[in-house]
Amino acid sequence: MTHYDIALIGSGSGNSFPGPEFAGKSIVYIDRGVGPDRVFGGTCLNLGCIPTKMFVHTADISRTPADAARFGVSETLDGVDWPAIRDRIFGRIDPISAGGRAYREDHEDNANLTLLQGTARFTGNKFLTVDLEDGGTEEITAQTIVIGAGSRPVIPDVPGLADLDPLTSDTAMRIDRLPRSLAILGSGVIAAEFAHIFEALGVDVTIIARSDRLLRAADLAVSERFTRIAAERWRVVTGFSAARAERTEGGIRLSGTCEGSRGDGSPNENPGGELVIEAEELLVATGRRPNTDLLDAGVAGFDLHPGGALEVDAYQRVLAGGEPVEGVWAFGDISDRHQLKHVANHQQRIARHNILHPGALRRSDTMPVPAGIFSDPQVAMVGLTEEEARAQGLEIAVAVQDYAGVAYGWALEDTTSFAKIIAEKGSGRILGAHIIGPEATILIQQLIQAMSTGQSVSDIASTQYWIHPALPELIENALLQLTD
Ligand SMILES: Cc1cc2nc3c(=O)[nH]c(=O)nc-3n(C[C@H](O)[C@H](O)[C@H](O)COP(=O)(O)OP(=O)(O)OC[C@H]3O[C@@H](n4cnc5c(N)ncnc54)[C@H](O)[C@@H]3O)c2cc1C
Ligand SMILES: NC(=O)c1ccc[n+]([C@@H]2O[C@H](COP(=O)([O-])OP(=O)(O)OC[C@H]3O[C@@H](n4cnc5c(N)ncnc54)[C@H](O)[C@@H]3O)[C@@H](O)[C@H]2O)c1
Repeated sequence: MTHYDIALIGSGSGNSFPGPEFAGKSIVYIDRGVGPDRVFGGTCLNLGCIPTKMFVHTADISRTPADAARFGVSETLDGVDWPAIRDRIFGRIDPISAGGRAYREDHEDNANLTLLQGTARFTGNKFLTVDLEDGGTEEITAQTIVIGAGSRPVIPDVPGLADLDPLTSDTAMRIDRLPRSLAILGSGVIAAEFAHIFEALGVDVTIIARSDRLLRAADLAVSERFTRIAAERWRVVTGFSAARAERTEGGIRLSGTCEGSRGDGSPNENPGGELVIEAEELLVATGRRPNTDLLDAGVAGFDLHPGGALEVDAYQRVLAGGEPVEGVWAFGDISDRHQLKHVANHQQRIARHNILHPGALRRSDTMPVPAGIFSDPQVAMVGLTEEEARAQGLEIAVAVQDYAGVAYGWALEDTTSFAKIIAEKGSGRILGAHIIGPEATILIQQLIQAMSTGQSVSDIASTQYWIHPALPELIENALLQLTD
């Protein structure tokens, strides 16, 4: 049994934890690695945010010829070189991952730190066993335990599905060649982003939703608009219940029943009837589960959400029996329903501050959580949806501003995009904002700032110049609707 001052689990957001402030402390840093190659640096860098957005930008470029004719410009797409795209992206990412690991392993900055590659599991609330990657185990105790152990893709319990070893976001970006066709099970964020990436690069995409629309967690109007646009570009199946999956000679076959759209453009004459979906490959994008099972978090007696996440308080202290466990902290996907990198980063900084300054604890829950979806179109959101605000009985005013109604929207020839802002009547407090369309993830930032700093509609609508004819006039016009 080796004792350390601090045990740190997970090299994603956790990799920002060690630093000179802990120079006098002994740290054991345990990381299992992510993806099939168990690489260092966590999900965002290796399998998540960063590579997907590099692929999304490439997909956006690949899509321009298809859109150019509307502007009187004739362009053709001569082809896409998948190995070149893939290797450019991972040729940039993989050395960062390897360099990050080497830095923690060898650099004098980390003289007080022992890096173990393996899987940590709790044998008590301050006791860990590490199953090392190269065999063997280490028994550890630590005064402070910091958990940033993340999440991993879920494969739903559909007969045959796990056996056919479908693609997930862990593997889809590194395939050897593009399939001719791809079925995507799930219709949330990962499905929307990967559908855009693969279709733009020439793959015939079918996206399969359990419910009647895509991006169900978004504001209803956004989700409905996204579903309508998606159906023009991908084969969109809705109301599908998967019953079994199998590999065929040419690819995969997914069988089930279909209550909604069968994806063939015509009304479903037989709701609830059987539907067989065939494609060369299948990507499963049905959510991610926190890695608490790998940690044996239950053995430590920690409280768990029904979805498996660790319960933490607003200071990022892990709870057991509803009370904070002395010296055990967690952040990111292991303990938060949002599963977003900016949330994981923020919570890591809060936990770090609180460990260093036990007499001046900070809360992590003081700001609304925004999210962006980098599909085509983009979607961005912060705060309450209109449905949530109404369900809470709030007195609200809602402004919807089409891109087509502002000058830059004319330049874009836009016909489908809009921003919605929800404000409290009387106070003008902004309760939520939802944007679907070009640069949505950038346009929403000003509203995130207003909500985070407590600025009302009138504080920002008429108290500044809005550059004409730039796209933020979309936000200005939506806000002006709320000041009338
Ligand atoms: C395809 C995809 C795209 C995404 N895009 C975005 C985006 O655009 N924007 C955004 O905000 N978010 C995005 N996300 C979500 C984001 O990647 C995660 O929210 C974030 O990376 C979580 O960070 P984390 O530190 O909690 O966990 P991770 O980065 O997953 O790190 C957890 C670490 O813990 C290790 N570990 C797990 N169990 C153990 C154990 N028992 N012992 C030792 N080590 C262990 C893992 O190996 C891993 O290194 C995306 C996710 C995916 C999958
Ligand atoms: N741009 C971003 O910020 C970004 C991008 C990718 C991923 N992420 C994060 O990763 C997380 C995981 O993404 P995701 O798309 O896998 O999850 P998600 O929660 O966004 O979507 C899951 C989808 O799977 C469906 N589903 C669940 N169980 C199913 C089943 N048994 N059969 C059929 N369908 C089923 C759901 O109805 C939903 O459509 C997200 O919560 C998100 O926070 C963020």
